[in-house]
Amino acid sequence: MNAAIQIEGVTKRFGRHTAVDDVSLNVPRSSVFALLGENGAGKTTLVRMLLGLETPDAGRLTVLGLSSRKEGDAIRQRIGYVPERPTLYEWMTAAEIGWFTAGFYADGFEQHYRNLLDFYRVPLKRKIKHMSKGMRAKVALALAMGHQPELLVLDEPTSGLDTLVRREFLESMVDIAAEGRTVLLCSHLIGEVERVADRVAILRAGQVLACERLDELKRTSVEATITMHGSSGVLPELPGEVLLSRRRGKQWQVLLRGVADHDSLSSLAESEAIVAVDTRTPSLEELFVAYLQSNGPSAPGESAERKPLPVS
Ligand SMILES: Nc1ncnc2c1ncn2[C@@H]1O[C@H](COP(=O)(O)OP(=O)(O)OP(=O)(O)O)[C@@H](O)[C@H]1O
Repeated sequence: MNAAIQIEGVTKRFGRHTAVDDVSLNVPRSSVFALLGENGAGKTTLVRMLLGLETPDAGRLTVLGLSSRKEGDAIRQRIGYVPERPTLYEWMTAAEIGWFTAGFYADGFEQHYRNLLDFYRVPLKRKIKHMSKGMRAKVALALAMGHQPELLVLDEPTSGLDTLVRREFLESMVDIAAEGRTVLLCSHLIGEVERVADRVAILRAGQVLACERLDELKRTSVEATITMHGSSGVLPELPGEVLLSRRRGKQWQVLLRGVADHDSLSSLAESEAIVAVDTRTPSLEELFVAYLQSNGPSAPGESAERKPLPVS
């Protein structure tokens, strides 16, 4: 079966700034796919191109077999989309906004929307303007899911929500994927994404640094602390790709990618120069930071050293 989303060699420039730089990736069906990147990495621009709201300067985007360039209307009708800042009619109640939106979709929308609000414990009779941020986010999600879309695209869906609501919200994404639907989740809150995503792509300055199954990424990544006999300035030869390395006295701390066999690291301790090698699996957040700090494209205006905050 073809992927829910196919992106091939996509570039988008705003004036002289390249927001998305030759990106290619596939989002398989029935998965929770997380697009991770810091502010300005290009996530929203990529999503807007998928929905046909921005035109790429180069490349091809296909959503549910439809061309984003030519069939944006059809895509937006078939998928569910929750933007970073959803706009809801403030003066309507949750019930009214559901009734109003149902007019744009086939029969069954309103009933399903109401079932979702019931599940999320959002009062139907409350006006949007009297709702908390969490309730509004849930209304936006229920509106995006009322027509039971095959694909749900969420741009920073949990920003501004408190921990419990965020957790509940993200866990419902796993249930959606279990029903055979696909979720594309853009986020910079890595820790919480780790609990729900089965695939991740890391975006920096418009480029994809990594894109793979999360379990595979973690299985083949390792953080090793290598204690040397002397304080050698030379890192011993290591398997895989070194994403990050730092030395403190006699110890090297390294984060490695593409290490299929962790035993190959432990056996380093047999070398005369090495006292001990301790390994552990890094968290997604540690990997994300290592990718962002590894060599590669840097964000515009980014410098190697962090400047202190200006003091007034
Ligand atoms: N319409 C536009 N005109 C000019 N520059 C733009 C426009 N839209 C986005 N950009 C720039 O493109 C880059 C990528 O922005 P984008 O909103 O896609 O990032 P993002 O990863 O979604 O960030 P955030 O997490 O902060 O929402 C940024 O440098 C942004 O300023």
